[in-house]
Amino acid sequence: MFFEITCILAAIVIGALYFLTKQNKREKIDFHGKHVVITGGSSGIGYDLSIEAARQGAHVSVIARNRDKLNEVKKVLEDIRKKAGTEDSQIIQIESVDISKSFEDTKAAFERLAKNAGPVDILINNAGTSKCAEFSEAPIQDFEELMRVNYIGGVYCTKSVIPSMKSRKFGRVLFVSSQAGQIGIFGYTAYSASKFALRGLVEALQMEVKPYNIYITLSFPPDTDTPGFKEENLTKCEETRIISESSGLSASKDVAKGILQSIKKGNFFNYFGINGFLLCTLTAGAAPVTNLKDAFLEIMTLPLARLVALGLLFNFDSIVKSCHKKKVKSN
Ligand SMILES: NC(=O)C1=CN([C@@H]2O[C@H](COP(=O)(O)OP(=O)(O)OC[C@H]3O[C@@H](n4cnc5c(N)ncnc54)[C@H](OP(=O)(O)O)[C@@H]3O)[C@@H](O)[C@H]2O)C=CC1
Ligand SMILES: CCCCCCCCCCCCCCCC(=O)[C@@H](N)CO
Repeated sequence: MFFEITCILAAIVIGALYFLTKQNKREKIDFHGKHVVITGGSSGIGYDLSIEAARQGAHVSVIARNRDKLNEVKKVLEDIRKKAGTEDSQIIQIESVDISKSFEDTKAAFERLAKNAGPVDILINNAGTSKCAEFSEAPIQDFEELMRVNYIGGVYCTKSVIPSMKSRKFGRVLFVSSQAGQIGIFGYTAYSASKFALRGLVEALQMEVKPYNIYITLSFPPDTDTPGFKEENLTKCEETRIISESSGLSASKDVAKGILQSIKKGNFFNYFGINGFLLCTLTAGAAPVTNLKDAFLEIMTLPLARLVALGLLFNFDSIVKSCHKKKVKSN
């Protein structure tokens, strides 16, 4: 009897999940012939995103500030195009603009890009930066700068493409957040807040644009070996370094591949590895789920994720405590 009841309950749960995820099912797309804009495509994760998108036959537009770095990536992308023999049909272009400064300038850059390669099909909001410091030591400008680059910059770029995506009833937009955009950790008061802000933006935006066949993805990479990461490490708090290391270091090529894959599938969340899965489950909240497998796994592992998180917090607290002791001693 117990067995039968369990089976019936399981069937009801799976049936309900099937119904609830079916309406979120997204059409799989590929990059060939699509106009893809990658912000911050001249370095790190963005650089590998640009290369991979070009290899997959997309028209690639790269946005960043520094013109020398932009010209370098342009050359690399043109080489890829040459090898593929698609010089006549594949557009590669760059735009130098600071996405954190002015909506008008950012919008104008997007208009120039669309003039050459057609309306934007896929926008990857990757440009971003990080500063690590304890709250009381962090200059107030860091809070303002990180919010402007990591959050407002994404708003400017996304606002530049959503109207045309809506009228064409097609579009994919990805935002690169971070595992530090899922949980707040020591040293990241300014950084985490700027990445958490993206979560509110994308949840609300996804609800608005779903009827227009526009799908949004939020990506949560762990530490990734990039020029930006190396620079961040020069001034990183010891606590932040040790805590972050517990989630490993990824190669930017792998992160780029994962990002492109999740855009193709139209997943709402893009995570990396088992830690990434547990963090997404832990922080699922009211985020949409796009397939039955993910929904099922989430529901089965939610209490476990919470338990692991509490254990983790205990561990993080003891890291902070021992670093604190060291500092007191040396003073
Ligand atoms: N590396 C890591 O450990 C992790 C990174 N992330 C996130 O991934 C994204 C990429 O990081 P990563 O590859 O390490 O970064 P990098 O610092 O290596 O590259 C950043 C890119 O963004 C561009 N950029 C920065 N600020 C602006 C701006 N105001 N306007 C236009 N372009 C800008 C840079 O070009 P230029 O300076 O010429 O403008 C560069 O092309 C960021 O959003 C970061 O927060 C998330 C998790 C982990
Ligand atoms: C139940 C869950 C268990 C999972 C364990 C996860 C541990 C979280 C560690 C946080 C890592 C933060 C990396 C920030 C990377 C980043 O954004 C910067 N490097 C940017 O430059």
